[in-house]
Amino acid sequence: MAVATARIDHILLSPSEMAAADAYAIEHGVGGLELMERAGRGVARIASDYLGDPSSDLDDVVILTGPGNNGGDGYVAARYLATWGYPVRIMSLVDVSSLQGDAAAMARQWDGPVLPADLAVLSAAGMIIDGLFGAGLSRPLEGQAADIVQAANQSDAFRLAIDLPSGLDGATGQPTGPCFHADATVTFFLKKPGHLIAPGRFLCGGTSNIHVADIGTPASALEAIKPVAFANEPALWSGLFPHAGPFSHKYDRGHVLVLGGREPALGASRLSSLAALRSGAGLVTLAAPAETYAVQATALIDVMVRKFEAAFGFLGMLSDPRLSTVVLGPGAGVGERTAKLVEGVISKGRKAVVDADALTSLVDRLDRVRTTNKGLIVMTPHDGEFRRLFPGLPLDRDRLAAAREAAAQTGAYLVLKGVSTIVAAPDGRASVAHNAPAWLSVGGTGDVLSGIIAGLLAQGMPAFEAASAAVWLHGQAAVKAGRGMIASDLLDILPKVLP
Ligand SMILES: NC(=O)C1=CN([C@@H]2O[C@H](COP(=O)(O)OP(=O)(O)OC[C@H]3O[C@@H](n4cnc5c(N)ncnc54)[C@H](OP(=O)(O)O)[C@@H]3O)[C@@H](O)[C@H]2O)[C@H](O)CC1
Ligand SMILES: [K+]
Repeated sequence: MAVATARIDHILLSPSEMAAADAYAIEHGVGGLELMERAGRGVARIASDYLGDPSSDLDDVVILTGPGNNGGDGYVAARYLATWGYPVRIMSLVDVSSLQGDAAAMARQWDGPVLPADLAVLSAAGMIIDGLFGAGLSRPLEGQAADIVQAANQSDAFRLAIDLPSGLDGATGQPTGPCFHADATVTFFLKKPGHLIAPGRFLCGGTSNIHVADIGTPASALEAIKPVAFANEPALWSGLFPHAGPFSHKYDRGHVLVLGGREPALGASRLSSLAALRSGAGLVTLAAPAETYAVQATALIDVMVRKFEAAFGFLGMLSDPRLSTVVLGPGAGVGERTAKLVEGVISKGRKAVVDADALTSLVDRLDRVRTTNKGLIVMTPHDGEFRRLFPGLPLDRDRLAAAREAAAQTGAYLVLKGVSTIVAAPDGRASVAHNAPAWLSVGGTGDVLSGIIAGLLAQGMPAFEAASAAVWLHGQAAVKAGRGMIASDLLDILPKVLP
């Protein structure tokens, strides 16, 4: 990957990868003090944007500093803000004489007030800047650190976190215990997964309040780090998004087969079928169980409907090699019958999007998926389905690791749906979505997502990018639809958000 010249701002680095990037910068001539100087100046600049022009009636800016370099950044920010005319005080969790290295050097350059930890001061502050702990957090906050953070959270001050809110795990987005609740966060070079994975995103102040300051880390640091986590944004996948050329034929744009559901979920497979068409598939066929055929054929105009009686009838449709991509799940019924259909599809080397009932049918049968798969599988579980399928994986502690491990174990692409949907590839790559509004979680939206994924796969888009693009488009369509949206609204809006 030519990371030195490509766009990189969707790349996410874990705290340990960020430490490697710092070390690389220092080896390549950007000194540690210089990195810290730029980091602190970046924090001060963003703080001043939120504060507005300095004036005599501004309440104090209190900068909390801890034992490490996060505190060092706080001293630099204090120096800039004071120079620009803001009323600034440092409140240090530790004895300043215990600071080491760059942080000690920056503390020596600060000649303003340094207060010991005093909770009363916090309640009178206009802004509290959190430089207690950042990427070096190694355990939950307790004692005085926990008390300060809790007092800060209760104050009316604007809360700005340096790098990460203290107490937040930058790798997972999970608070480790008491955690600073930031209104905004300033991080450096690139974001971390914990900035985007909920609840981390909200503890950082929400996507639009997470700022990245350039501190001079060379992009070439990424060549050695080989990042594998990405914010799910168009920069990740737009280069591989399928666009119909002037001479393209409907068969060039892929043919999706959707397994039709049964009562009471007949509409689910219709939603998937129409979403596949809306995302650009050339043709979509809905395979309807015989007793549903008349209803489905009447309800659908743009989608072809074919009747089948038994499993072999459905699998027999795959003798047409153009049916490259199959959606299994919505309303299919849970049990061995559906598991056999999944197995049949993947043994024929098709691309399969496996959702809902089809996923639940694979509980305790995942071994069969691994052994029969000759094609490509995208599984789209929500938390309940994920827990049933992968009971041993650490979903609550680390969603990113859980999704990656599930993908590695099964060889499937995982779309772990939620507030920050994660797409994980068997090779370790993962994307984290951050654009879905709260109102997207309503019945039928998962069926639309499965259809978009299938539509993009059928057009030949590689699976990691196809699943990531589908998740982003789905979120973006919901943003455009607004509150009160229902799943079928997404179908009409989808064309307006396609790249
Ligand atoms: N490119 C960049 O991102 C840059 C980041 N910078 C800033 O540096 C910090 C990371 O600095 P670091 O010194 O590694 O770590 P911290 O400041 O977060 O804190 C480490 C110290 O805190 C102790 N610690 C950790 N957890 C706790 C806790 N729960 N309670 C008490 N003490 C804790 C830790 O002790 P150990 O026992 O674990 O060793 C350390 O003493 C990064 O976030 C940025 O803000 C640079 O300024 C420039 C480049
Ligand atoms: K912090």
